[in-house]
Amino acid sequence: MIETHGLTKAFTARKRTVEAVRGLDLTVAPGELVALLGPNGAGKSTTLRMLTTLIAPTSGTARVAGYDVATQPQQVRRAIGYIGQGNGAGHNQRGRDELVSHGLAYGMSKASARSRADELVDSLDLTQVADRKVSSLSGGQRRRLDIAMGLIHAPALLFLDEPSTGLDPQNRANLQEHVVALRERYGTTVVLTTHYLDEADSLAERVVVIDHGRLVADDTPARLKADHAGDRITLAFDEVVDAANAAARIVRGHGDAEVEHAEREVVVRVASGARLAPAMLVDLQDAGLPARSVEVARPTLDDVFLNLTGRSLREGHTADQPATDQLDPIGVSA
Ligand SMILES: Nc1ncnc2c1ncn2[C@@H]1O[C@H](COP(=O)(O)OP(=O)(O)OP(=O)(O)O)[C@@H](O)[C@H]1O
Repeated sequence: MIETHGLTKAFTARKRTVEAVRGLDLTVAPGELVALLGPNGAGKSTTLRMLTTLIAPTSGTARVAGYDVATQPQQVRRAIGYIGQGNGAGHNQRGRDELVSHGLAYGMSKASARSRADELVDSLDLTQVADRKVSSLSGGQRRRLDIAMGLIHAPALLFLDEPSTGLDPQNRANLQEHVVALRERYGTTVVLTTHYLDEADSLAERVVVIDHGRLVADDTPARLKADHAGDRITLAFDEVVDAANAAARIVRGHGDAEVEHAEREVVVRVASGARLAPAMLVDLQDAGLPARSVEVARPTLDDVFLNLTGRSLREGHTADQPATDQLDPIGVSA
């Protein structure tokens, strides 16, 4: 459904060149639900804008729905739906009318645009509000209407650029449910961008991690976590010196662990953390370094990103401004 080779986009603004996307090789099969995950400025939107023919690549190639974005942009546009970051629907129109007009713009007959609009209004739970002016809809309802607009011409491929940004957690969860349901109902291939870790984790079958315009990982969330991040054991001590000694002891005893400490806390990243933690606590106790508390956490996609790039993907950090880790690495072994 999508195949890119060496896809690159450089912007030049005020004599400064920004390489927004650098040599992206990406393949998406029909029916997949793929999330492009990365910090602000990583190049996700620029990638989407090239794939949807809104901007031309600087170099490289991309075929989308069987067509080349550079030489067959009209065909690509007809085959895809694209929901950008802003709201697409006009404010003074009624939602349902807006959908029908959109369908007509795609060359649909009035009858088929109407029946498709009715079907989408129903699928996206917009029945109560579809005949109100768009300006009166809530953020979540407008976002769902945007998605209906993107689907009006029954595209085989739907691009969603940060669909849930700005929505509260409840509306975000609701939108995610709708995306999954639409995908099941229509078999639409969905490519979305997000910087919400939980969204990528729970929604996407495949996560493509992008950083500084490059693809840094591409796999299922489960495999990414298994391959690139271990469990996290967090140990707290009463004294700073105990934390430092405990960290040094753990480094000596567990060659495969990644150990960091700060103040009275030690964080150990290791495979099978839950199994290892009890023995680790006993060993520290025996060495006169009793931990005050212990917490074992399964890895998150943030741990994956941290492992791959050395930076955190937590919200608020951008690709241009690397997050500073508050913990001092004291020993890292392969
Ligand atoms: N039209 C433009 N002119 C100049 N630079 C641009 C332009 N569009 C994007 N950029 C730069 O390209 C880089 C990638 O931007 P892009 O919007 O693709 O990132 P993103 O991963 O989608 O981020 P966000 O999550 O904030 O949307 C950024 O450094 C951005 O400032």
